[in-house]
Amino acid sequence: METSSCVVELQLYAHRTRCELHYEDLGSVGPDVDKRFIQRAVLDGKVYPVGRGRTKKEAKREAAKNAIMCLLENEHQDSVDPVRFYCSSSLDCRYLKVKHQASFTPTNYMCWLNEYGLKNKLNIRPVESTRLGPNNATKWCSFVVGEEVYPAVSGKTKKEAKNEAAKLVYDMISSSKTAETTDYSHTSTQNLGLNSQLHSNKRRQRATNFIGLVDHYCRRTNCYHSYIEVRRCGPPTNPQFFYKLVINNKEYPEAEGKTVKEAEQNAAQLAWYALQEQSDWDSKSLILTKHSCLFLCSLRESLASSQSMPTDTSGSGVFTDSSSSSKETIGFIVCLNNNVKLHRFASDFDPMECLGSGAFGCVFKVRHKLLERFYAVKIVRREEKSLREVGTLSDLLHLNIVRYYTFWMEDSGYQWDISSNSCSSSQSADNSPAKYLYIQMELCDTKTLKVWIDEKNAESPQDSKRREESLSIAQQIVSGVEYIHAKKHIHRDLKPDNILFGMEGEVKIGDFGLVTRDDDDDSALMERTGQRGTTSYMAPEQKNYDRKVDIFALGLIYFELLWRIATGHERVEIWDDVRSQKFPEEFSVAFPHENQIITSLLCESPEDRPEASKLKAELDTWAQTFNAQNNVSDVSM
Ligand SMILES: Nc1ncnc2c1ncn2[C@@H]1O[C@H](COP(=O)(O)OP(=O)(O)OP(=O)(O)O)[C@@H](O)[C@H]1O
Repeated sequence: METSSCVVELQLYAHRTRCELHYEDLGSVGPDVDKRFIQRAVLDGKVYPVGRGRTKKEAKREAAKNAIMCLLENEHQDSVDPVRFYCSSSLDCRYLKVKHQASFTPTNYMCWLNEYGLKNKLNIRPVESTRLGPNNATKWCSFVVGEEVYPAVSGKTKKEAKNEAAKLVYDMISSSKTAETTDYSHTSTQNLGLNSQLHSNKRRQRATNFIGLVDHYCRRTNCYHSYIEVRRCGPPTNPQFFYKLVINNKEYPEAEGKTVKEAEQNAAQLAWYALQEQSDWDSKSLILTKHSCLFLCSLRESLASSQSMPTDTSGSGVFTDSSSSSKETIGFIVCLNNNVKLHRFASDFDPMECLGSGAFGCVFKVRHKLLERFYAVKIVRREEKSLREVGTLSDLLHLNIVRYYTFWMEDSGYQWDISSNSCSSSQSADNSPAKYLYIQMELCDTKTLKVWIDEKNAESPQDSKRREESLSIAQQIVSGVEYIHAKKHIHRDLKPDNILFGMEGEVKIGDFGLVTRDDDDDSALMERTGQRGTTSYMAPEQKNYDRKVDIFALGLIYFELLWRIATGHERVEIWDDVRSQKFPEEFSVAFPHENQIITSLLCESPEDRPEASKLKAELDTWAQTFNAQNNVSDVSM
């Protein structure tokens, strides 16, 4: 028998059987030139035959081997459970290994997980939390295995949550052979510069197996589930599949993918998030249903009913907008009624900085205390706009759209003190029953597309890469807009300030506060009257407008990406002309092809503007030509 890994094997055995293991150092025998050290293993007080060696280490290994031999040779049969004696190396205990592999199903998932970590040299870290619901508190646990964060599951007790979380890791790892690495990109591979960076990054990422997760959940809860194809479209070379998940007759939001598997994986992800919301709120009414509008209805109902509950005066407060408060403080005070008493922001996150504030609230950069990851949390007043934003974001999953994770409500307040650069809880004397939503999103770079444009405009002479980068950015924005439109939404406020960059440089459309449905029903049409959005990017049509308002804004953004506008004065001078398809003369000379595309986007009549899908195809073709031209000029130089 090889002795090299006996110490580890014995340690694993002790761990698995919850025995206390230690080694006794019994000194040495023989003359100095030929000394032999002696050690023996003691398992739960039971001593095993001594091991001898030229070094203490060797003696320990021998002692471990002797103990294993004893255990195997039934000297201590009573205490040995061969199935639980899981040998992982090629020791003489192969018999047990075979037996183990044939019949092994862990009875104690925690032990299995620890052993898995030891064998694979991975750190195993439980992340435990308590989440409060209106009626009860549940214990949650997730595991971080090496770099991989596994999803959290709940239990009645801490122990149960931990074991369930370990079981989930076991299930996911066991089924990982069938798991696929999902590429969430919907962006053309022809995209330039920024995208190649992005693709290499994506290759490094391993996506969570949401199909496995939902399978596990359904098995655990005895639910029936199936994936339904909603539709498929696009040419055979670039198909799009739309799938939704149905669990116990309940439909979850549909998701898109370039393959059936990808669409199913995305559908599973949306369902998983919805299921988590459900557990979080302990209320079935908050499950996402087919359309986000239904989801919003149930959320509204839930909020409306909470208004009738007695108000906790100590928890009430006021919202102080940064513009109206003292320069020192961006005040943010949240209050909710008694029945929704959560303090998740303070308990789960460390606020790092205030990233900015809009008309409706603040966005904080935060660090999840246990996961040690950074997120953006937007805290907004509960109004039509914020409800709409949450509802839409939860319906969208696309590489070029700021990723939404979850939302919740709270009854405590927060102030960002600029002087000390910290966030503190506060209460107010004001009893106004205002309600606020906390929206957890992916953290993006603080540099918006507006900043990118300003930086380019400040350069002189112009960066030769500006045209190429502008095309890549335009392609990515259009990719996101195509997806938004395919999901029957209109963004309505596309502008460089609302377009962010992900941490790897990919473009992310954000701020869905003005989003609306692009349905043809009367109520949706009624809503689409009157001005919405930012005036300078607003399409000329005022009534019964549709998704083509986003296309108009895209035309202006693409122009701004390309064309250097050196001063505010110059902008004022040319802007109205640009809106009417009149570009500076040099523009059409320098960018003839883009000139033609942008002209079509800025058509006065919405019907004459292309659909986002057509525009995307056009930009992809243009990118190919542009690349080819660039390659030729590179070679000839
Ligand atoms: N996910 C995010 N990651 C990083 N920064 C963000 C994120 N979301 C928003 N921000 C930044 O936070 C600031 C406030 O954003 P928010 O969407 O609340 O308001 P706004 O777009 O400036 O205004 P309004 O909501 O009134 O249109 C912006 O400067 C924005 O760039």
